[in-house]
Amino acid sequence: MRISVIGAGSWGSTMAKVLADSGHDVMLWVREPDLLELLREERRSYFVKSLHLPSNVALTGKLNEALEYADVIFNAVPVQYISTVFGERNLANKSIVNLSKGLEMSTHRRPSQIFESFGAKTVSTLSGPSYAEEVAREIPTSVVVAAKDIEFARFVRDLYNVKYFRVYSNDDLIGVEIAGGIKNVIAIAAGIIDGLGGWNNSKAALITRATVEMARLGVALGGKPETVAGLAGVGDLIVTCTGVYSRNRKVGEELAKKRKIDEILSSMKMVAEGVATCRAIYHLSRKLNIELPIVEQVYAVLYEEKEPKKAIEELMTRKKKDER
Ligand SMILES: NC(=O)C1=CN([C@@H]2O[C@H](COP(=O)(O)OP(=O)(O)OC[C@H]3O[C@@H](n4cnc5c(N)ncnc54)[C@H](OP(=O)(O)O)[C@@H]3O)[C@@H](O)[C@H]2O)C=CC1
Ligand SMILES: O=C(CO)COP(=O)(O)O
Repeated sequence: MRISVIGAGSWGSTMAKVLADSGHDVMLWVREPDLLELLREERRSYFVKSLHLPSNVALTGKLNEALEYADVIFNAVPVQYISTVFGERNLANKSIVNLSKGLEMSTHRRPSQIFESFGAKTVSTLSGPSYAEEVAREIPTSVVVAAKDIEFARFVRDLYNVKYFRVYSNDDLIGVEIAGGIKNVIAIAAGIIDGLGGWNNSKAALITRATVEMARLGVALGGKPETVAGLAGVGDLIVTCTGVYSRNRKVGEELAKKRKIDEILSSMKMVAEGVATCRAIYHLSRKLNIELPIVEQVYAVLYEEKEPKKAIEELMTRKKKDER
């Protein structure tokens, strides 16, 4: 079948490979002309050095060409740019598989809500513990794809047909998207812990208490609590909070060295979705009157210049309470 992948960063180009390995004809849209040139010449990703594009991945710099090529469109454009990239396009006959994790900063919308507002026929989100660097090397990886219509989620699941990438289907689109958004914020906190000394006890507590915040926000928005125990929740928290590749975790490590966030971001070539998403989730939680203590402290470190050590101290000295 024909599939288009929009966005040729680490994850879009890796997904293009996995879908091509699954037997599909893939067209990959590359925004940057220099990157397109490089990909055409070398068939290797600028972002993920081990990634080689199979011959059934066609490349284009024209977004319209990619959108016309297929009715199933995979989005790997980072959340903050989805509206700009897709806003003017006709998505009426398109089924979207969103690959990005986060909430739009200005509107607090989840990726699927953005695509729905542009009139997409059906929308799903694929999420879970999946560093592009490892998927590109065909290291066994499991993820989940969620849609309101479980049949569409199963359809997307069954597009994958390779031994190294296993996809589960799920009908909790809200829960999966909220889990993916929050875990990027929590990964920043994990990086702070690493930067301050790599404290194992603190990291374990962070991951565990993050599940409470995921469930609280997810359920308040209509998601299912059990999604938190799945691949998009605990699975992705483990990989990003403990693994070596997470860009969000690296942001936290740099914050612990007292570097300013603007300086950190401008020195990075890749995207750290947790920074903008933290702002969106913070404001959304205040609007909904939901307590998310870790998100609030990451927000204060990112946007109010709070000392990371002070943020941890405030988390540790909150009012005593029952665990759940
Ligand atoms: N990397 C990973 O392992 C995984 C990433 N994800 C998610 O996938 C999404 C994409 O991340 P990833 O592929 O890693 O990104 P990268 O950090 O590898 O690359 C950045 C991407 O952002 C694009 N971009 C930058 N500025 C703009 C802009 N102004 N308008 C449109 N696009 C822009 C770049 O396009 P260009 O190169 O043309 O500038 C490039 O595709 C994120 O939501 C991330 O959380 C999910 C699972 C795994
Ligand atoms: O989402 C990811 C792995 O599942 C990648 O995380 P980072 O964006 O923090 O690198």
